[in-house]
Amino acid sequence: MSFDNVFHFDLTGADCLIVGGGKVAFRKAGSLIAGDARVTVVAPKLAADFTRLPEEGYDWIAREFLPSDLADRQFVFAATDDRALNKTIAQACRDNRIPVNVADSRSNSTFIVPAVLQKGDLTVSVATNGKNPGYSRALKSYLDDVLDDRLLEALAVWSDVRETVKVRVPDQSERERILRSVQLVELVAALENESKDNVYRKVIKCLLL
Ligand SMILES: C[C@@]1(CC(=O)O)c2cc3[nH]c(cc4nc(cc5[nH]c(cc(n2)[C@H]1CCC(=O)O)[C@@](C)(CC(=O)O)[C@@H]5CCC(=O)O)C(CC(=O)O)=C4CCC(=O)O)c(CCC(=O)O)c3CC(=O)O
Ligand SMILES: NC(=O)C1=CN([C@@H]2O[C@H](COP(=O)(O)OP(=O)(O)OC[C@H]3O[C@@H](n4cnc5c(N)ncnc54)[C@H](O)[C@@H]3O)[C@@H](O)[C@H]2O)C=CC1
Repeated sequence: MSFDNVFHFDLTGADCLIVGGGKVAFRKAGSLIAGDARVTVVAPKLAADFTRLPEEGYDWIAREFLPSDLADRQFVFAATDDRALNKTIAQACRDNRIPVNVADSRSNSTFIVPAVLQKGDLTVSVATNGKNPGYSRALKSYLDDVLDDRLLEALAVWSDVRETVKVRVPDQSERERILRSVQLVELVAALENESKDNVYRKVIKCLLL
């Protein structure tokens, strides 16, 4: 078992169930709501943290979990403090081919949640194959400190260049050859001294003339 396949999902409108209303459920709910998922939380009680989430961001079913809660869910998060129940939920999800994340067991999970650093269009996700979430959190924070704004500007310039090349170069293999010649290190160095617009113009001139 290894969690080394990574997909970046668009969760807009996805029907997600979180079982449990503690601090782990709160953290998972926060990122799902930020991703515009349809979030349902089933738990007899919610931790005070939940008042920090927008009320309209999730539905709360104020009772213990019932197997029927799994119907039509696209993603399930088993985040109760009851290990046996989390395991039962995981098995039911596997039986129904619903992807499931289990807060207290990587081996019962079919997917795990990484630490995510989000800056504009750039997403950096860090995971440790489920072995050390504290390390994932720490590395995310480290990368947040060292990730220079120039790298984000370089992404913006490179994306604009790519759009232009897509319009101007009809041949796919030629487009690929041109775009592969863009050098990130050179872009970052150029952005030290010049505006994004200037760097964009120079790159286009250099690539397409
Ligand atoms: C397998 C996984 C399943 C999953 O939840 O998806 C999992 C499992 C477990 N976590 C445990 C503990 C803690 N988890 C955190 C925090 C985070 N945990 C997250 C992910 C994952 N946790 C997945 C692996 C990701 C990877 O591969 O690295 C993060 C990255 C994402 C998120 O949850 O949103 C988020 C940081 C987000 C951020 O800050 O950005 C902290 C708090 C902290 O460090 O501050 C602690 C306490 C300190 C410690 O134990 O280290 C325990 C033991 C529980 C116990 O002792 O009973 C288990 C169960 C086990 O180990 O079996
Ligand atoms: N994956 C992760 O990132 C982490 C996982 N954990 C693990 O996750 C578990 C949950 O952690 P916390 O949120 O801190 O616990 P918590 O004790 O704050 O919350 C547990 C929640 O489960 C609910 N619950 C209990 N039985 C239920 C049932 N039958 N139906 C519905 N809801 C039920 C409770 O009402 C409560 O809201 C812990 O047992 C721990 O092992 C802990 C820290 C981080």
